[in-house]
Amino acid sequence: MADVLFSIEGLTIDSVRGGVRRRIVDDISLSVERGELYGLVGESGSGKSISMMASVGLAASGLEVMAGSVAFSGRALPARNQRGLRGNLSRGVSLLFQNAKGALNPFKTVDRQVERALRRSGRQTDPRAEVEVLFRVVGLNYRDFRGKYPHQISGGQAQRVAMACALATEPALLIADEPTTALDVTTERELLRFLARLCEEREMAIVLIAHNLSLVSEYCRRLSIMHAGQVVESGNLKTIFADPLHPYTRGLIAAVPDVDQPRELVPLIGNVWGGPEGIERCRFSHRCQFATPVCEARHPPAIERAGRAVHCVLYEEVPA
Ligand SMILES: Nc1ncnc2c1ncn2[C@@H]1O[C@H](COP(=O)(O)OP(=O)(O)OP(=O)(O)O)[C@@H](O)[C@H]1O
Repeated sequence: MADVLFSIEGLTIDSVRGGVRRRIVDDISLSVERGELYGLVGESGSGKSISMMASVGLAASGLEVMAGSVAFSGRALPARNQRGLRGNLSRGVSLLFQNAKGALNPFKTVDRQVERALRRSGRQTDPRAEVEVLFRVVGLNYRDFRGKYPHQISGGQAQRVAMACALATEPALLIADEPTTALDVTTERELLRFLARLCEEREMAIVLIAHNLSLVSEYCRRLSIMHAGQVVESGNLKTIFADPLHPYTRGLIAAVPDVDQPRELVPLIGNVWGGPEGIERCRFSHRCQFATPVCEARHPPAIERAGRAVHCVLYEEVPA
């Protein structure tokens, strides 16, 4: 049986701005197993970041969690209880964002920042000695970096320092939100390989948030695909790549270049948040060539099909 570490069930979030309410995350669910690298993929603005932030109790102002629950290490809490989630998850979960250079304190040396993260973690260790160990874990030579300020190191090195800070609490789950966006392709691959190795060696689960499907496909075993605040398909990556079911997944995969079998790429038309607002519907319907009036009336629940869950009326059983 799967050893589930973290799961989200029915998370629903509204944005409320100037008195206008908008549903921006619509009933999403996913579950992450201990020690796995899980991908959360979708075009920019599809709601990946706010979903993950709200699931750890960090919904930003202007956002209202309407429904759903989050379970971590067997303990479930309603997602509306953001303070409770923060309290429950802050010890077991770490976060890693893009542009670490901007996130690190420019006035403190990088070794001091890692040391501070260790002290804050409350673990009974010798922070000074442990800093050296953490630098080694993230592939940096402590002696080369001791006393350096963030502006004196490269973007890739800064991302590794941020990772050392994130690992200081020995988290069971790391949420990595587009951690390689600001990096060149070589450094990006290097870091992702490193994250994949961390999962294996430390039994740490990682949720890798990305808009680049081809990137995720190299490192994750399972993934969820989001479009306009809805999960459209989730499950085993190889199965999904070999036989994508949801029209959006098909579109995303058709837009990924394949060096072994070059073919014409088919761009997805329309934008994520187009189409009618304020009604319950499949939010891909305005971009979907298979859309029927049913798609404009509801978002189908997850349908188990060939080892994955897909939300699309195309796969609903035709009633007898
Ligand atoms: N604090 C907020 N208040 C209101 N709306 C917000 C807030 N934060 C984000 N949004 C809106 O929620 C939607 C989803 O944003 P989110 O940042 O989660 O997308 P994303 O999929 O992570 O995109 P990206 O890959 O560009 O980071 C966007 O339409 C965004 O404008």
